[in-house]
Amino acid sequence: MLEQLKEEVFNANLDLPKQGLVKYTWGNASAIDRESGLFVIKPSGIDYETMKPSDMVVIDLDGNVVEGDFRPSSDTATHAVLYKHYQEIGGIVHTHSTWATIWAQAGLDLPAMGTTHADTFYGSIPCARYLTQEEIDRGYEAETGNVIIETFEERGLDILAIPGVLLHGHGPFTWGKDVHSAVMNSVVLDEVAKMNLFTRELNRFSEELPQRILDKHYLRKHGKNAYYGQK
Ligand SMILES: O=C(CO)[C@@H](O)[C@H](O)COP(=O)(O)O
Repeated sequence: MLEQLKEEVFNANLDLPKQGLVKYTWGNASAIDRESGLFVIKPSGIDYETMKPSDMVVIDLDGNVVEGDFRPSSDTATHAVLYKHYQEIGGIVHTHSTWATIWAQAGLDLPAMGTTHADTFYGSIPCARYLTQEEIDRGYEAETGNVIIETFEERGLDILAIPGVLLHGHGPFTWGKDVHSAVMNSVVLDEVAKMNLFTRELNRFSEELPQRILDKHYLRKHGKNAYYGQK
């Protein structure tokens, strides 16, 4: 099981540069095996060109390395906190993708301005606040996970309806039922971040997508009377 998960996580990490979401060794993808409670993540700082499936690192939910020759991603503790808190999440991706990171650096939520957004995210993608010094002193990566949870709980957001977040001054995290879905959500997030930026430039008075259109597109794909895939 874990060998297959290593293969899946390896391929998901290779997708990040392929999709233009990362440069150098930036970013990381992981996936969890809920039966064993172990997750697999990319090794830290290893070139995507030379990385192999056997280089993936196996971690338990307390963030301990169970198997692997390399140090796990520097963001491992963030992945662990999210997996521990949300049983529904099967895969997580973090990048510094250009267009999403522009919104993250500005500290702005990414509003739903079109159906491209609505097909994947059921509303604005929230931008989580900066960490406090105390939180940084306690452990930057784990507390980053806690601030993501705080953001969704304070706003009453469903993490499956909005499978992504921006971190102020940092970049995006996305997730999904598996790591492939998490990668797809990262691609869509970066694409709509680019579209929104230019939409706003084109018309500073553009309104957000009407709820009725958001409902139609999102619920058609994800909700009741799902349109796609009907026999
Ligand atoms: O967010 C960051 C650094 O700010 C990370 O995403 C690095 O860009 C990649 O770190 P590793 O996964 O290679 O440790």
